[in-house]
Amino acid sequence: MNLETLSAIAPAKLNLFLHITGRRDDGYHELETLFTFLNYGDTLHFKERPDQEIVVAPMPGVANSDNLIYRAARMLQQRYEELGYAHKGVDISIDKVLPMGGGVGGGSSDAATTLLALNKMWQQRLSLAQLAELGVSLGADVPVFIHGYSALARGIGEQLHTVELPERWYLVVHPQVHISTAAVFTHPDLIRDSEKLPEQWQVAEQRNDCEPLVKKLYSEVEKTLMWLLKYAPSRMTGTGACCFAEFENEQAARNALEKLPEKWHGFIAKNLNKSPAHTALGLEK
Ligand SMILES: C[C@@](CO)(OP(=O)(O)O)[C@H](O)COP(=O)(O)OP(=O)(O)OC[C@H]1O[C@@H](n2ccc(N)nc2=O)[C@H](O)[C@@H]1O
Ligand SMILES: Nc1ncnc2c1ncn2[C@@H]1O[C@H](COP(=O)(O)OP(=O)(O)O)[C@@H](O)[C@H]1O
Repeated sequence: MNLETLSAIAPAKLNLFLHITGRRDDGYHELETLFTFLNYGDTLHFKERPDQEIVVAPMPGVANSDNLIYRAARMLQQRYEELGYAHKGVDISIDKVLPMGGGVGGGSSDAATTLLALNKMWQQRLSLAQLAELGVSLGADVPVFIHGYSALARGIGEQLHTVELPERWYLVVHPQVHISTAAVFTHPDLIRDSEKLPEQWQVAEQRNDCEPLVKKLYSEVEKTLMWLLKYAPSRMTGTGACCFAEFENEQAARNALEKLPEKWHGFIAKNLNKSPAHTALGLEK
């Protein structure tokens, strides 16, 4: 029996800006944020099993039942069962490179690539919109990874407006602190009353509303942002801790990376408007 296998990237994302404009009754915040993907991320490997089991390789620090890869696979399998569609079991392993809780969407991206890959392995019975609707309960960031194109996002991050961004190179630095997204969003000092963007949002002032609070709580993040400023304008992505600086070309980004203090982890990457997960899985826009 030839068991199907496939591999796909779970790319990092950057929030090129992140404005928080309000808070819903359920506690989630209304955002206006600009997402783009990077050509750098985890790699997930999927191998069909002859039985109906979902088996995910152990991930240090994350219980299997909490692993967003396992949760995504089980969620899709249950939906296929509800709809009476055939599906198989799968062994999933992962080459993890994205820092956890880093603001680059590692867990959400893993979940999204799992949904996209298994939907493809199981004869693509669900649409991208249906996968996004499933995925949002795993994380507010999952829909943009399912959408698979740079986007201006509103709502909690699920109302997506596709945008075309220029190609840039980024130095992304992780100052080795783990920041809980929930802890930032539930903090009393978080800015959560920013004005909504104007129609011409491209020329409006852009920032990350989580930065002032996170810089105050984590001095390493403030030091990272200050260090990056020596080379290019710097900003934090998501709720942090990762920060990034934008460069016109790879050499400029590489020059800065070579000077990065040993205590911090960094990588350079190019932004991609089309998610490399969609490219790897042959999903046409
Ligand atoms: C902040 C953003 C920006 O892209 O990214 P990260 O910094 O996590 O990468 C996302 O909105 C995060 O999405 P995600 O990481 O999936 O967060 P979730 O697991 O959905 O939510 C974790 C917790 O953050 C809070 N939360 C999240 C999103 C949102 N729009 N409002 C919120 O208040 C809620 O308290 C929620 O319980
Ligand atoms: N496959 C996974 N990869 C990364 N984190 C995961 C995974 N499954 C569950 N998690 C949990 O989700 C949390 C947030 O994940 P992540 O999306 O990487 O944060 P962020 O969106 O801030 O980058 C992690 O701290 C981890 O405890």
